[in-house]
Amino acid sequence: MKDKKTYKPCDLVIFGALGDLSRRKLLISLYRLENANLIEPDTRIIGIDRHDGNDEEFVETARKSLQEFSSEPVQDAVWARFSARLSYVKIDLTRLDEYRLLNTVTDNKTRVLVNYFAVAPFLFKDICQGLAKCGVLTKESRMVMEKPIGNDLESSIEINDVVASVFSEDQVFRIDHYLGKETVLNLLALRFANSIFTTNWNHNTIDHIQITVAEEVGIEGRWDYFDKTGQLRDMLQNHLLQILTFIAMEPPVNLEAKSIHSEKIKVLKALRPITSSNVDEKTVRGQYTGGFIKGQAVPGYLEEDGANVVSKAETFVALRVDIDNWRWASVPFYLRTGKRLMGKRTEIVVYFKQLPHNIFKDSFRDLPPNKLIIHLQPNEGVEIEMLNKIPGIDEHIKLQKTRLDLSFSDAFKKNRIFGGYEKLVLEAMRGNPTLFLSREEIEQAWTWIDSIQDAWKHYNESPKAYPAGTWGPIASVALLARDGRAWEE
Ligand SMILES: NC(=O)C1=CN([C@@H]2O[C@H](COP(=O)(O)OP(=O)(O)OC[C@H]3O[C@@H](n4cnc5c(N)ncnc54)[C@H](OP(=O)(O)O)[C@@H]3O)[C@@H](O)[C@H]2O)C=CC1
Ligand SMILES: O=C1O[C@H](COP(=O)(O)O)[C@@H](O)[C@H](O)[C@H]1O
Repeated sequence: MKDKKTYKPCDLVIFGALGDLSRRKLLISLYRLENANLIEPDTRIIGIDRHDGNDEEFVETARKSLQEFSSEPVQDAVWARFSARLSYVKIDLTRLDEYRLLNTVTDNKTRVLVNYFAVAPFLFKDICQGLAKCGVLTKESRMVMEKPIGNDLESSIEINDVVASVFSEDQVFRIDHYLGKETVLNLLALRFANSIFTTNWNHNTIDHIQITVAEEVGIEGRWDYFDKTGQLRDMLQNHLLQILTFIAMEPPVNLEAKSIHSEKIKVLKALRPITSSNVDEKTVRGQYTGGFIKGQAVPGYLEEDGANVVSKAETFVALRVDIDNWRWASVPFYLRTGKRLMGKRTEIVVYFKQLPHNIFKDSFRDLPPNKLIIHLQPNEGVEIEMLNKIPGIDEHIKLQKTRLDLSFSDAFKKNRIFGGYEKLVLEAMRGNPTLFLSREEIEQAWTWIDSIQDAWKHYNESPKAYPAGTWGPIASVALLARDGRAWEE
């Protein structure tokens, strides 16, 4: 890792600075980084949007965003430092002549220009052309872009080509906010710094792996976006596949971006295709109906604001994924994610193999397998489920399942757990590409996802209904039951 003192200050330009992403996530994360003294003193934050406004009004927008979206109170001293960095310029991003205004507010001699594209992808071409035309870019400049990068392989290539016409690959920082989450990063430490796991991380000892990303929220007023997208493309193409690559990849040579990217790519290339010949046995699609979450009645997907009654978009997906390589031969990965499920829970459960012979029949007819449970959110931590002797002087040894529990909030009391956006915005400003996605990864992931999407289209079936507040459709239970397994509940 670089020494903090070597980082250059930035001009962080947020395109779409008055939009939802900027107000809900970026400005909040930047304030928190300020609070933690992690922003270079000379770094500036420049908001660009099409609405009338000035510096004072943008400062006011940032203040209101903090009041609305941040749980922490604003501290006067931190706010004074933070607000002094903010400025605003009105630019219609479709008008190339207006980009010259950037020359008046940025300085590419003393600062690195970091361009955060917090707008819909149809504007990327204009922004790239506008930036190139007005002459503010240098070889050091960077661009940061959000998922979704396209809706399939073809549209993703189109977006990447547009960006590549102005920025070289090492200038492009593609965000998947799950890669900024502390516990996702901890997968690297868990796997590659602990010999008990390193030596047991393969088909010899592992029976199967489950990845659950359960959400309580519905589609949050984003019907137009979500209905065209569905849960497979909104969550699985990116966040779940990223988690999967971190679990399944071979040890990288070091922690540099290129080493990690190349190992992740190998996993994505080894994913066994799901096609119309096996889609039925390997996938489950669901859509929530009305139900209750924590005792509160919530509407079904087709009753949400803006809903289209004939929609077949899936709000739940479960898959059996096989990885065709030496390490993971015959070890299925079961992935599931859905909206309006019983609770917010992101976790990985690694089921180890059962022992070949049981000498403790008084306690268990079949010895339960050990499990490694990695809680990504909430309540970050790691647990190991194992069997121990119940203390006592009985004639027979009696066993009981017990859990070794490493909760991050207990183990690292003094260390604040930063959110995904904070970590990634900081790394983008520092110019460290390790936690960002390469173009090849995104395109490989789309290739695999497109095949599933095509197979679903081929059968054109409606998703299975599940009531809000449950764990998804019954068919998801059957997906594992067919293999003699069950979801961790
Ligand atoms: N919101 C979120 O939490 C997340 C968003 N994303 C992605 O981030 C991107 C931005 O999303 P989001 O913030 O929700 O979108 P918004 O529409 O809320 O924000 C975009 C902003 O850009 C402005 N804008 C639109 N056209 C122009 C133009 N021609 N010139 C200047 N400004 C313009 C919009 O103004 P106006 O309001 O007038 O249209 C708006 O203020 C999208 O690609 C989205 O998929 C990814 C992950 C999470
Ligand atoms: O990218 C997205 O992620 C959120 C879930 O993120 P989390 O950090 O709260 O787990 C999801 O709700 C949204 O639909 C999706 O676009």
